[in-house]
Amino acid sequence: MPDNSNSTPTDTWDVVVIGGAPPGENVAQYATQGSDRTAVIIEKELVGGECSFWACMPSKALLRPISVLDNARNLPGVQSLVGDHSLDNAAVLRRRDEIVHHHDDTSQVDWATGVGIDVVRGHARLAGERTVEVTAADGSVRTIHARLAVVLDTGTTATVPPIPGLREARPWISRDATNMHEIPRRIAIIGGGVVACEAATWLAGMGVQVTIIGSAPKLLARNEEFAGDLVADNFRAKGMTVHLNARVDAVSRPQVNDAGEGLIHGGEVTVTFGDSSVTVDEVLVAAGRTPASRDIGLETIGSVAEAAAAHRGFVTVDKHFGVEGVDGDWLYAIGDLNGKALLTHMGKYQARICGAVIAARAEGRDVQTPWTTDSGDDVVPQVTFTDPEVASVGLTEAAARAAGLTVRGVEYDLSWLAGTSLQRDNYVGRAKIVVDEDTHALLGATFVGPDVSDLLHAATVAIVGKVTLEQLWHAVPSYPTVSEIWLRLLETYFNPPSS
Ligand SMILES: Cc1cc2nc3c(=O)[nH]c(=O)nc-3n(C[C@H](O)[C@H](O)[C@H](O)COP(=O)(O)OP(=O)(O)OC[C@H]3O[C@@H](n4cnc5c(N)ncnc54)[C@H](O)[C@@H]3O)c2cc1C
Ligand SMILES: NC(=O)c1ccc[n+]([C@@H]2O[C@H](COP(=O)([O-])OP(=O)(O)OC[C@H]3O[C@@H](n4cnc5c(N)ncnc54)[C@H](O)[C@@H]3O)[C@@H](O)[C@H]2O)c1
Repeated sequence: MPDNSNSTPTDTWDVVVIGGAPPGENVAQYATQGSDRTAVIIEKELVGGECSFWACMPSKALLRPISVLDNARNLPGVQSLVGDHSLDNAAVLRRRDEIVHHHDDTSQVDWATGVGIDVVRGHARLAGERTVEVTAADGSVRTIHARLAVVLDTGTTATVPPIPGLREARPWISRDATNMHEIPRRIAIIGGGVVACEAATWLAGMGVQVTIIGSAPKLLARNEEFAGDLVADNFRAKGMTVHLNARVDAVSRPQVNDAGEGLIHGGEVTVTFGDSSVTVDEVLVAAGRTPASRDIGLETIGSVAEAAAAHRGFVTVDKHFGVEGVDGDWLYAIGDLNGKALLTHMGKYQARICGAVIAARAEGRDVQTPWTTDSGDDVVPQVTFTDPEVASVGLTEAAARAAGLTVRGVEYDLSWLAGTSLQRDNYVGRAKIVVDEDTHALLGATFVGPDVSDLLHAATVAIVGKVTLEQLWHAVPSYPTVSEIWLRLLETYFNPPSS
């Protein structure tokens, strides 16, 4: 890690942010921009956080060549150029390394200092109201004070479930998979969620023999059921082995040699589940995330630590991201740490609100504006960059029914569109909208197929804007784009349009 933190002559700032991921950067910026307020970000690893160096960015860098090759293999005229060639794995890893700036955060620190935000390196812990203690790498401890606010943005770490032998086997976690330097010949992935499915996509795409062992009945189980089915079908067609409803009983690795992140951590590993077992060269744990709330001094602030413990470690917040149970409007929690939506773009959305609230409170303005209140609706867009991609927003039909809403789900096969037939051969995909039958507004949408990710924002806009299907009827998609899925879904819903 380069020592490029700026020298900070003061020990008091208006706003102190613990954790320098994009939400932390955004909250510092929004709380101070256009004012003479000061802010500092305290970061123990790299400014840019998990997303920039170990999560979103490297994973998407690894996935992109796989989707390009898959499209090329299914497009006559281009197909013959790529033939049966596999990926140039070394080049893929080199590009990934460039995208994560070889784990050098200089450009992110330069951005922060460029907009007037200071950066302090070290592990921060709350030490009472508006007070933070920072332990630097050399063990020295510095006390920092916040005039206005402390914002917690410490994120999450990979969960390693208490499976006998698993921890001792030194399994890969997501950081190893996204930053792999050695490519195992065979891998077992424990988990069937987003991390498991994206990692399976790039590992298989790079020639690894992949076995997925997930405890849920479907892959990507938080989505509409057809999403997990289409992904599992394609995984199996590509030669992966997918076990669902499977409980891992034990993991055994006689030779452990953890040589570092992204390197194979030892000899062969055997994973036992039910009556089955698989022996592989590496095991990747992708079984969810644990909030980084244990070692940040929450116990020094009233009953916040107890409240977090009651919520699996997540720090509960109000609609302005103030930590619940803390008087004086000075402590906030954004990003993964509050458990509302474990996604970078949602953490940044929370940061924009939280920063504006801190600014409004500092200036004695009303905090209740159109910009400063969490919508409270479940409008969380997410793209899972698997093969095929899964893009979803809002409620699934099952979730809407469970919430007591009267809904209708409408589905359509994406391969029936002129737009997808032009994109490539062998297009397999499906879309679904969930419609509130009382208001005719959209509550949820899911698109599964190659390159569907950019279809999602139209659905997000429609849901946030509470646009009715009758209004959407007049939003005409261009021919022959994949956006014509909207027309087909509306036709299926109205079938035929009523007068
Ligand atoms: C493999 C993978 C791929 C993903 N892909 C996507 C994607 O494509 N799109 C998407 O939206 N989301 C994705 N996510 C989720 C996304 O990475 C997280 O939602 C996001 O990183 C959360 O941001 P955050 O600010 O809450 O925390 P983090 O990014 O975890 O950052 C927390 C920061 O706080 C620092 N910190 C922690 N404790 C302290 C302390 N005590 N003192 C000082 N510093 C501290 C950490 O070092 C870290 O830099 C992915 C996650 C994984 C695991
Ligand atoms: N493209 C993206 O937006 C993206 C990509 C990666 C991660 N993320 C975010 O990161 C978060 C974490 O992802 P994740 O995949 O680790 O968690 P997850 O909660 O999405 O999935 C965890 C999966 O592991 C399974 N599981 C749990 N314990 C298990 C066990 N003992 N044996 C077998 N299976 C087990 C669960 O059934 C579940 O399917 C997600 O909430 C997601 O929002 C987002």
